[in-house]
Amino acid sequence: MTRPLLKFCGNQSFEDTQAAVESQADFIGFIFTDKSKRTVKPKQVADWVKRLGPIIDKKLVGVFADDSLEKINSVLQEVPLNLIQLHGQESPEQVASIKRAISLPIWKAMHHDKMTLCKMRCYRNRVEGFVIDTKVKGQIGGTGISFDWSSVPEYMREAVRQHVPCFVAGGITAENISKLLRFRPIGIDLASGIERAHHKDRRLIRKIEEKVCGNGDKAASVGEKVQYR
Ligand SMILES: O=C(O)c1ccccc1N[C@@H]1O[C@H](COP(=O)(O)O)[C@@H](O)[C@H]1O
Repeated sequence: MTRPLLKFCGNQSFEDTQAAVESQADFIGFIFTDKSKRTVKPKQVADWVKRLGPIIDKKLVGVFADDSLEKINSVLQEVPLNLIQLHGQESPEQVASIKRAISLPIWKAMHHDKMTLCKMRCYRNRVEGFVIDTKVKGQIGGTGISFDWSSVPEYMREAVRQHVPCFVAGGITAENISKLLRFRPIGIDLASGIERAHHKDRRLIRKIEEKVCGNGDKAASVGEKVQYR
């Protein structure tokens, strides 16, 4: 059995990044869009990553939301990102044009609502992954609020049809993650749920890891064809 992929996002300091690097997460995320309370500067992130040395077993994800290609490129000049997560209202055509310009894998984040499944289909062959987050009026992401996870299986099935991973995000905590695991997500993405007083908390990280990786299962490889178990 493989465990879900794990992403720890919204790292805001050297200590946060170190905790994420030393964790069992497969992906470590930084928020570069200005539309967040977790926004970090590319130069800071470049410094933290350099100080931590080669990060061989994790992929670095940069989160943007309706940001210009110039902005994305300026971050890429500083930070050795492996993936870009687009968390705004970027259309399939905009995603395609960003992809042509940066030649990095792109994950499209979208908010859970009646149209999400249909929207996922519109991005087929244009993205290398999906993040499904909670829809909260006036906010883009990192809300700490979860959505109705009964839709998770249909999102995972669509992702499998597209041969890409799909992460569930929004309000996942050590308290509720066991319930989410019953819906068998391919990936789990957390920011708020591993924070205490705006800092990443190693105890909360460990609690999440116990639930997700407890029995030592290996994470599904993103490179291999995603199976919906
Ligand atoms: O974390 C943020 O502040 C943020 C801001 C703007 C866009 C995306 C953001 N984070 C993404 O939100 C989820 C985590 O949500 P939660 O805090 O666990 O509820 C994850 O996809 C982050 O990449």
